[in-house]
Amino acid sequence: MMYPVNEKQHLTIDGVDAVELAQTYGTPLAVYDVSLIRKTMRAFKRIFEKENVPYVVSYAGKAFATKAIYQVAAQENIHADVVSGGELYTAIKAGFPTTYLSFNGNNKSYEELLMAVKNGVGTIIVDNFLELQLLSEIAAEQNIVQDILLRISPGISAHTHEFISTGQQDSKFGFDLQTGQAKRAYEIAINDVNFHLRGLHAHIGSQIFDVTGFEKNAALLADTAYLWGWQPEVINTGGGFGIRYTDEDQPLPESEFADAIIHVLKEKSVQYNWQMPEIWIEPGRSIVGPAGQTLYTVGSRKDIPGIRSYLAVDGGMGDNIRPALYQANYEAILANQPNANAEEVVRVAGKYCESGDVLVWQESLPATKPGDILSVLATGAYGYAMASNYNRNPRPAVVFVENGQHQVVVERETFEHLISLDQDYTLGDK
Ligand SMILES: Cc1ncc(COP(=O)(O)O)c(C=O)c1O
Ligand SMILES: N[C@@H](CCCC[NH3+])C(=O)O
Repeated sequence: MMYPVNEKQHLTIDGVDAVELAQTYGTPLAVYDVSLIRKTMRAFKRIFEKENVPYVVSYAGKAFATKAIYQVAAQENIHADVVSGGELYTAIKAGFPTTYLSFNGNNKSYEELLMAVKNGVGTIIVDNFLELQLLSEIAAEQNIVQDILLRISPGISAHTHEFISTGQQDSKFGFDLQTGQAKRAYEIAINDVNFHLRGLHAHIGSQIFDVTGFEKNAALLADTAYLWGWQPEVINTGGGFGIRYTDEDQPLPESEFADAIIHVLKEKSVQYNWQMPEIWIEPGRSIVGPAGQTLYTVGSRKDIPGIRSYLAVDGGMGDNIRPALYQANYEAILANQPNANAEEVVRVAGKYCESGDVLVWQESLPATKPGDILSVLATGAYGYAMASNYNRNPRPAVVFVENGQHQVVVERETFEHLISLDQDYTLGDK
């Protein structure tokens, strides 16, 4: 693959020199190509508009939740899904229209639900019986009728890593369908004057490459509602559309996933003589994943003859835990000469005190030297979002790039930030 470069042969990201970004803002640095984010958001919308069906594209903020990304989503007039008080707070502070928010999660607290209701969150995706009760009480106290969807655990296994598969029956998410819990939840919700039950939701998992699971999911939700004698206004089939991290991944274009869901629900609407329900999808990874990359500075190396070479960089599992957590694979390129010929195979390791602190398990790279800038590609989803301060490393800065311009959207943490909540211990012997 040939990567975009400038006259210095440096990698460019939406027209900006990646090496200059590293020099300006330091490394590790999370960089997002906002033009690509907008393109993907628009592509999702276009599929539904072309098919002339009612729809909602809701960006799953869990993939990367910062004020700036909610602002881009708002500019593109799409919805967003939040899964915690913190994500909700971020979206509110970003000025995101709360009626365009949905709220997922398997253990939302009373305080979180109250915050959502008070701030006018459009749709709450109710996951369990306790939530039905708490939310009903809150809606009554606040004197509103809350729009809700019910999250169903559909019993569909997606072919993906077990830790990111959520649709199987043995899952902590949603009302179980097989054992009648979903039906019971439906009866409670439909008869509760504090709720307007708009539809059903089921998410089968993440990083999925074939359409079958989505088709089954859409059909199951429609069949379930029909069986209950009810015509839902909304069918939400979640997110989970797979992206390319390495050549092992062969993603379908986003249009194929959405088309498959649309096709099934059009058929079901005819079969059941329904008005076409609104089709909701909640893509996270596919919107921000490919648009993000992380820049690192190359440091030490260790060559074990006949075994392996480790190339260490100045970040690691604190800014991208996915290789350690899911054995995830990534590609890395040398930002100062991305199109140079490969000369060696290395494992890219981080600086954390863990053997599993790996960023790229195996990569062919040109010869590198300390100070070179390495870019790990497609880190935009669940990279910065899952960052930690392990080993008391500050989290990276985040930069947005668009049409040759760049802007910091999250400042780099400092050592001062790291101890800002620490208190001196004063109870011990003086
Ligand atoms: C309910 C729900 N919606 C949407 C998503 C987003 O998934 P993805 O980032 O794979 O599109 C997730 C995460 O898997 C989820 O749990
Ligand atoms: N964090 C996961 C996805 C989790 C999806 C949660 N529903 C990942 O990095 O792939």
